[in-house]
Amino acid sequence: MEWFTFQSSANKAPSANRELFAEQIPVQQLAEKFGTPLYVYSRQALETSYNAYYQALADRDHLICYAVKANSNLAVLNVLARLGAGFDIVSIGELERVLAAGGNPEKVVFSGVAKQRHEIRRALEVGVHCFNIESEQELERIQEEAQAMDKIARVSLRVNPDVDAQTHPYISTGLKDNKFGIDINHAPVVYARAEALSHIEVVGVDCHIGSQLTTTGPFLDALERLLLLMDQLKAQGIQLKHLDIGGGLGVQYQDEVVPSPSDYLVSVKQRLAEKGYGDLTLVVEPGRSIAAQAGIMLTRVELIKPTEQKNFAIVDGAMNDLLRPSIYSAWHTIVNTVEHSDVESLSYDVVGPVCESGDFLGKERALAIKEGDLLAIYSSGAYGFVMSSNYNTRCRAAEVMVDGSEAYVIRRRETVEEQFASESLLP
Ligand SMILES: Cc1ncc(COP(=O)(O)O)c(C=O)c1O
Ligand SMILES: N[C@@H](CCCC[NH3+])C(=O)O
Repeated sequence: MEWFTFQSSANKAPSANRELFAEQIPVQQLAEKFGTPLYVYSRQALETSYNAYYQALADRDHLICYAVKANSNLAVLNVLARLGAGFDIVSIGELERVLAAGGNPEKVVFSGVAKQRHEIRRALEVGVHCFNIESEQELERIQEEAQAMDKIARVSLRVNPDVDAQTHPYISTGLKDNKFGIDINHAPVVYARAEALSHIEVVGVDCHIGSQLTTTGPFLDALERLLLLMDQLKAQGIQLKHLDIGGGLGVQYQDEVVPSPSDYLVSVKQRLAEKGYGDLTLVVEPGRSIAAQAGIMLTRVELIKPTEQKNFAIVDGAMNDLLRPSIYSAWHTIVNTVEHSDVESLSYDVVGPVCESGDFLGKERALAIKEGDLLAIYSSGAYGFVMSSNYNTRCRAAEVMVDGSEAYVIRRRETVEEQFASESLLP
């Protein structure tokens, strides 16, 4: 967490040693100014993680399509668009976000298992790079819409290679019993059909086996299966322009040792060169590995509640703000943003005020805290705010982007009135 560091504070309280900074700003200042719970992102962190992909791919034809779902705030998309990023989208809402943030539609790949007709039409209208097709039914639907609009739809088939991504079952997508993609064994037939359709242009092959992968093994296994398919397609006379290997590279939430984009992509590039596919455009769709470490969530300790069994630290952020611990039992490191020298470290379950026993941000965490302290939940830049909800009529958090010594509100805190605005009473 290079961009979130403990430093000595200029106005430190007598009992406090160091405090957490986001780039050059003490996070306490941000919490005081913008309230909590608060998402804080570092622009430099975002740029650095994007550039790690760019550096790894700069020596060949490539397209980095940031997976919008990971963090779709317009300012985040804009920072990446300015660096030249493309985008991986799964809905027309995400496409409109990309356009509003200044992204180039020609660098957009449209994924998703059931694109609706109106979504297909809009994507054709703005001219996306390609559709990642996930079934024969979807292929026929896209042909119909393209024909009606007198456009050619560029397509890439997302194949399901039946590879175990060795990640949480909810975020594993490349096994035969997952809903994603076209069975790789059946793909040649679907390619032949696509080639025969009047308003379809086959441009690539695509695969995304899951998220939060911490080793390259499953990626490389999937690649081998893709290479066999590509050889077969070549023999069928089908020329592909690109290979899209999806996203999925993990990040360090706790003590995982994860490969860097370059560790991973060096092996992919080498294997492609060996097999004579060095000239194909290599497309990647990273989400988490770009955004996760660029964000933290700040939350304040409301009450400390000791019970016979354990101590609860009840904070003002909850499962509606950061869902990952509740649904995946995901670990996010939690720190006190001020280091106290006069507070005993105890084990706490850090829980929110939502009426669910599954409402927790961390369990059995050693923390030296007191009421009113500000905690930081690390690695919250991806799949954090985007998965938040209004459960318990809680207002969604604000989001702030720090750039050096400046902080910008990139989403103001929601109000209860805004929540009511789209509802109405019966006459
Ligand atoms: C098709 C597709 N591409 C890319 C991603 C981004 O994955 P990650 O955030 O793990 O890089 C996802 C999400 O898992 C996805 O479903
Ligand atoms: N929401 C998941 C990732 C899903 C990836 C989308 N295919 C997470 O928080 O880890």
